[in-house]
Amino acid sequence: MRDASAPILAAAGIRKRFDALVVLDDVSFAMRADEAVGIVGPNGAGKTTLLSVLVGAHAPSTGTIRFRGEDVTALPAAERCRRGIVRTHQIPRPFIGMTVFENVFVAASSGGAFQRDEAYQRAIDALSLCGMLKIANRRAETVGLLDRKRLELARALATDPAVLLLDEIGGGLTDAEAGELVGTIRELKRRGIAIVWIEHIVHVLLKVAERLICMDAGRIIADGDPAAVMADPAVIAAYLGGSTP
Ligand SMILES: Nc1ncnc2c1ncn2[C@@H]1O[C@H](COP(=O)(O)OP(=O)(O)OP(=O)(O)O)[C@@H](O)[C@H]1O
Repeated sequence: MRDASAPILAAAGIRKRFDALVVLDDVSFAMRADEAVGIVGPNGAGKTTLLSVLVGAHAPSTGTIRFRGEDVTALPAAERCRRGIVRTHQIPRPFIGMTVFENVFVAASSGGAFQRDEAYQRAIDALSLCGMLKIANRRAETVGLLDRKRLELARALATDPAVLLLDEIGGGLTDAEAGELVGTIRELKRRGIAIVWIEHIVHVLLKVAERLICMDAGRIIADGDPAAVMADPAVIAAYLGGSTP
């Protein structure tokens, strides 16, 4: 059995350049399986790029990603997904022309590599957990933004993630709508899924995250207890424009 205090996901010395632009500059962090980590920071800080590097959508220019102690830096995103590192996208990307159920079934069978009966059951469970069974037979492109966000979550969940990385799942929603997703995300954490959540709606984020990372200009400038991070003068200067939240 694995040591519960060992990191489930660890990034060491990550640099990412897009031509001359250094977007991630020596980023290192590690998280345990029982953690929910929030990531905040100004626009362009590199948050989404870090998430993309962790899931394998972008290769880092230098640095190493380890999952359950194993070096996965060279593994493509599809293989990392099968192992349990799964993301949602800032702008939901449902398969149009398919129903909500079909979208989640494809995620379970393709992303999660589950066989037909198990993929079916996982899709039903994910839709149930995300409160979407009632609209399972609607075409994905006909549902509203909150339901598209729920669908994004259900698709990720159906792959059976060990680490779920959420990229502004509350983006574009009202505070009340974003709050509705909190109950589901908390339940995922309770079920043992490690959560990394990039979010600008900080008071919603902090209903789930008990550890907060602030990024600025491609670096982690603070990491720890959320209250301490939000009170950190470097965070106030970089992210909060010099004002307190
Ligand atoms: N594929 C790419 N090619 C070139 N530059 C990119 C690419 N992806 C991101 N960038 C640049 O990298 C920087 C960081 O972008 P990123 O999306 O990671 O920031 P972010 O912190 O997630 O911002 P936001 O809060 O606005 O989503 C930005 O300057 C962005 O323009």
